[in-house]
Amino acid sequence: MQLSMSDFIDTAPGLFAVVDSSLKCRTASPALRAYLGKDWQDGDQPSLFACLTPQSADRAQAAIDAVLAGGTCPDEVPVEYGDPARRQSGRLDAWPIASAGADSLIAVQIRPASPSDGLQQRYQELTELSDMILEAAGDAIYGIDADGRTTFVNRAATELLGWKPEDILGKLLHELHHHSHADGRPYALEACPINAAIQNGEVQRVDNEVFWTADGDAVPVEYTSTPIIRNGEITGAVVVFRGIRARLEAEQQLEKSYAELEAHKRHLEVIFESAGEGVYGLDRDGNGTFANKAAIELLGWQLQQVVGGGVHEMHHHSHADGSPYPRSECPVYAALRDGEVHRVDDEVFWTNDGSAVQVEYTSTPILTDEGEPDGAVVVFRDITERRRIEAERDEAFVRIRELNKQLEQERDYLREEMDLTVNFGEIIGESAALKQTLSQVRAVAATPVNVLILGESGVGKEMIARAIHAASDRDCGPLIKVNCASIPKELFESEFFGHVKGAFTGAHRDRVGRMQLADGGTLFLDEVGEIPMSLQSKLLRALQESEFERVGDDRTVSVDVRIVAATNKNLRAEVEAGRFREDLYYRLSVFPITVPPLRERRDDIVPLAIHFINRFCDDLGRERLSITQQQAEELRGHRWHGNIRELKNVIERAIILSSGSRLALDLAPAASPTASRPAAVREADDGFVTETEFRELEKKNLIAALKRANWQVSGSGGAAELLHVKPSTLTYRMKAFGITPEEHADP
Ligand SMILES: Nc1ncnc2c1ncn2[C@@H]1O[C@H](COP(=O)(O)OP(=O)(O)OP(=O)(O)O)[C@@H](O)[C@H]1O
Repeated sequence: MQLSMSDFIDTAPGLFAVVDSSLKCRTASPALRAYLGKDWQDGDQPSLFACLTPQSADRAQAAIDAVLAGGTCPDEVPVEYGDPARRQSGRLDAWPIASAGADSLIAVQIRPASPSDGLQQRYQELTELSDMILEAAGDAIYGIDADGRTTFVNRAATELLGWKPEDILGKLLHELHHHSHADGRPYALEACPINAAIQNGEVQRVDNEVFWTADGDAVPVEYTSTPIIRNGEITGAVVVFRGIRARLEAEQQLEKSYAELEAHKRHLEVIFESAGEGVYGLDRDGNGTFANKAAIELLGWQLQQVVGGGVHEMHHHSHADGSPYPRSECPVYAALRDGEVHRVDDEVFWTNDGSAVQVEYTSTPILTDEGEPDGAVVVFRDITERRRIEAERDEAFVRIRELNKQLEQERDYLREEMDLTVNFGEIIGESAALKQTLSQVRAVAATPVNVLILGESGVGKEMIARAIHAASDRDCGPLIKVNCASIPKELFESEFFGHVKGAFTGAHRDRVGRMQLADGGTLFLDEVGEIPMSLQSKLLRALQESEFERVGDDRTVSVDVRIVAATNKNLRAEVEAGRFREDLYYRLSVFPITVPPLRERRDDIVPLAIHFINRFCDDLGRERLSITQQQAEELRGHRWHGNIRELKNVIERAIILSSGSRLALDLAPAASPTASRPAAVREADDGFVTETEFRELEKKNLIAALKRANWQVSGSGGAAELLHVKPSTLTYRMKAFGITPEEHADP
């Protein structure tokens, strides 16, 4: 039986085919047919390519072409074959069956790949992959064999050092680019870490050495040399290296910056530690992070107590008055919440020993890049001393203001007194009685004792009091007068001793009393018999102890005052009647002086009259008038019930009424006030007015002028100018008539 090739192939169990030069299948084994198409018909000649991947087809074509050209098929033509959905690996073999030019037929067999074929291929793939990776790696890589000769170099290595692969492969790596140290000293192979890896089989790591470039430059590198060990035998090493110039420069820069930072930090530390202000830091939770020397010294808390501790609870837990100060209200912590700077200028921080230090402080938040509070720095200063100085200063200001006020009052008072005394400062008189009184004045003035001046109204008791003061060693101090008869009972205490603001209704400001005003001088208590009993004991105590308290004030005021008192009352009788304290009486009347009435010193009348005439004429700016012998006799013979004051008034009236150089003296007894009629009427009727009417007329005239001048006494448009009198004269007359704006101004 003759078997054809077709018969053989049609029954062959493997993948067989006979193809022509264009790879069309003349026949194929059933297994292969299954891959080439289910509709295989006799006469169809499908391409072998139909069961191969395009790459496999290319490789198969190349193999078959080689066979057709008379060559042999390469040993292994790897192909992927089978259903497109499920390709299998195999190997293709081809050999010629017949060579008849274009009719050349080739037998083709595809053998499924054996397991070792898969590994081989995998190995091949991995090798390719690793080559690719090595090639593409950022780090420079060399492979060396066990002799240190280069077997591999990647792109990064050639780029870094400039050696081309052909310059380097097969050469001793060390000699090529590792022959010298950075400073040019030779680098022995025995000392070379790359070489060490292939000598001792251990990985070598080097941080900073140089590799030499093809151009002879030194490139600083870090590298590892890792031995390749196969079957326990060192077959070479892999050297992985990278240039570190940029790193070294960055490190140098970093070192420099670090050194600068250190210097800056030391600088800040010096400032921080030597700052007079206390400084401490808080983290975002309000716990202490640091404190400077001043803070520790000021508050006594140790650094280890502050750091990590709740600073508020430590030294800011209470207000100055001891009331609790919750953290939620604390401005230091507010900075942590709102990110704002908080300044406080008067609070207390508590020291380690429990005492309070007055401080001013600033809490400044430390903000993150996002502007969130991440902590705070608190700078504080002990202001105890400053506050003490401020308090002293304020107190001094108050004292100065008080003194100033006191001085002003004193000045006003003295000015007022001056007006009264300048004109009547001299004691006029030649009578023996006056001389005796004055000798008593001289005798007592030099002593510190209290004096009680007795005498009828208007005899000159005040003048005597002033003379005592003037002749005493207190003459540089003030002479302060209190007219005890003119002070409302309820104001006595305040008038004498002063008061503080708010001591009673109407006490709108502090007031210095007469007693204090008289400190260092003399206090003249006129009409001393009028002092109410209720005040007498306090006055006595003040006189005994030379100290007292102002109304509404706890503080004691000490004074050095001499008392000269005067009265026209029989003070002894007042004591006996129980209206005057006996002890006060004795304290006041250590040295009594009695001023005789004018009727007992007639020799003084004419000199006094002349004295008053001259004074008044001078005051009125008119020529001095003289008195006739007859007028002098009239004056001497008159009964002066009102004593010198009456004489003075008579003379004043006479001068006002006088025209020309003759004094119009009128000693007629004053008419009864009830008989008086309006002056203008009397004048029209009779051509004269009575004494009382005249005084009334004068008073009205003064009031009218004052009203016209809107109660301005002196200066341009003042009442004195309207009346053609000196302001001091007008002031005197206003006092004499008891004219005050309060009482006489129109409602
Ligand atoms: N010897 C004198 N020389 C000059 N003027 C005198 C003399 N004595 C008294 N005067 C004047 O007489 C007036 C009354 O005097 P003074 O006020 O001193 O009397 P007094 O006794 O204190 O009166 P009173 O009892 O009413 O207080 C005053 O204007 C005073 O200046």
